[in-house]
Amino acid sequence: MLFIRMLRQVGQSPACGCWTPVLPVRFLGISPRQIPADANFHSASFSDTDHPRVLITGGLGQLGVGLANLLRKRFGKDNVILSDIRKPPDHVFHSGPFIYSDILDYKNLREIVVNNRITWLFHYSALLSAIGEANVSLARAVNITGLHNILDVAAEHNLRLFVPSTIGAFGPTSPRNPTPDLCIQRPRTIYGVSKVHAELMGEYYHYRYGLDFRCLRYPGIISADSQPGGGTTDYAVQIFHDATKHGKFECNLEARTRLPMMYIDDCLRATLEVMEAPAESLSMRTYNVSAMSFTPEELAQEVLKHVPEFQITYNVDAVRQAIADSWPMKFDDSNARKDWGWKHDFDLPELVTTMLNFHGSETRVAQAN
Ligand SMILES: NC(=O)c1ccc[n+]([C@@H]2O[C@H](COP(=O)([O-])OP(=O)(O)OC[C@H]3O[C@@H](n4cnc5c(N)ncnc54)[C@H](O)[C@@H]3O)[C@@H](O)[C@H]2O)c1
Ligand SMILES: C[C@@H](O)[C@H](N)C(=O)O
Repeated sequence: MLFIRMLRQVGQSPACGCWTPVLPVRFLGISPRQIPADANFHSASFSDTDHPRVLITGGLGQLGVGLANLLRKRFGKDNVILSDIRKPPDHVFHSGPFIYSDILDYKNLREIVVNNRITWLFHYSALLSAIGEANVSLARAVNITGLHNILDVAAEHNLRLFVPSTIGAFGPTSPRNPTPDLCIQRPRTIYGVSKVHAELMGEYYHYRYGLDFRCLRYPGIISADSQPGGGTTDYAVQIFHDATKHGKFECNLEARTRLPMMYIDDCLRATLEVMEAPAESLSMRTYNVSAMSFTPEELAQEVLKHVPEFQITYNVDAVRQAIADSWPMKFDDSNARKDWGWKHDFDLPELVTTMLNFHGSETRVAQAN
């Protein structure tokens, strides 16, 4: 698609039907190292002493606002633009630059990248696993067609690109305990299929066009101040709301369903660390990252230590259970640890204490008002 788009842009004369050979050399299969020093790209140049100019797509979901906060602390508020197709809440709108961006609209994406001199792109827009199964054609459009637009705009403007993948990129025929970086990947959800596609396309653009593509496979992410957007691991977020508000929780996965999980602070730090890692330290472009692995039963036991009256019951959702049963139980992230020094901070006890403290204080504030 990129190639076709470039050809359209650079001009086939409708009158003579002939091609004008003015494609940037990058797109003609020449290694980036062969590009002349005075090559005139239309992307802004970015040196190590500058701060990157960052765009986050799909930024109003569970992870984007937290990522924007982290990156703004590091690179300055005005250098990080959050975008989505939804209207931002007041506190997000007033916390830094926000812009409308639909990843299915290539021209809109390009305009944003050019007008804001973007150099780094974090591509968070997606439909997650459970909601993707409920709307396959939309998931296919957003997760696959949208990704193509992102890859094209990133390659065209020489951006460093981060695309998250997931434990959901593996399937029932993958080794599940532990799941290594390189093994068979035959997921059975549209979400998983689109994420394997993203991994492969990103790596292809890296080797073919020199795109600086970086990708982490996240476990289920647990956050206190943002809601998950329709995934299979959502129970591990909802349990804390319900434990502090009602003292009980109805879980939609079976008690013994083991999945890899991570606290949001670890996830966002891993994301920044892999983006800042020197290219020579990356032996791969797609890495598993992991922190802990637990079942609903084990999570409930840990909650019980803090909320003695807490009760968990089970009302299994067949779609989510089938998805969870096909996913890794434990992630092998030894390559991330070896190559760029990945190390998680939060294990299950710290996670539970942090989440309950957050929700406990929220509940106390609500009761006092
Ligand atoms: N949250 C997790 O547990 C988890 C785990 C693994 C990977 N990931 C990946 O991390 C990324 C962020 O996850 P999240 O949990 O914040 O997702 P989310 O579902 O909460 O948010 C996704 C956002 O994408 C936006 N979006 C949908 N269609 C769009 C379009 N056409 N153009 C622009 N934006 C659009 C939505 O409005 C939404 O705000 C996703 O790519 C997801 O696959 C998340
Ligand atoms: C695991 C992850 O990709 C997401 N939380 C989901 O369950 O779909």
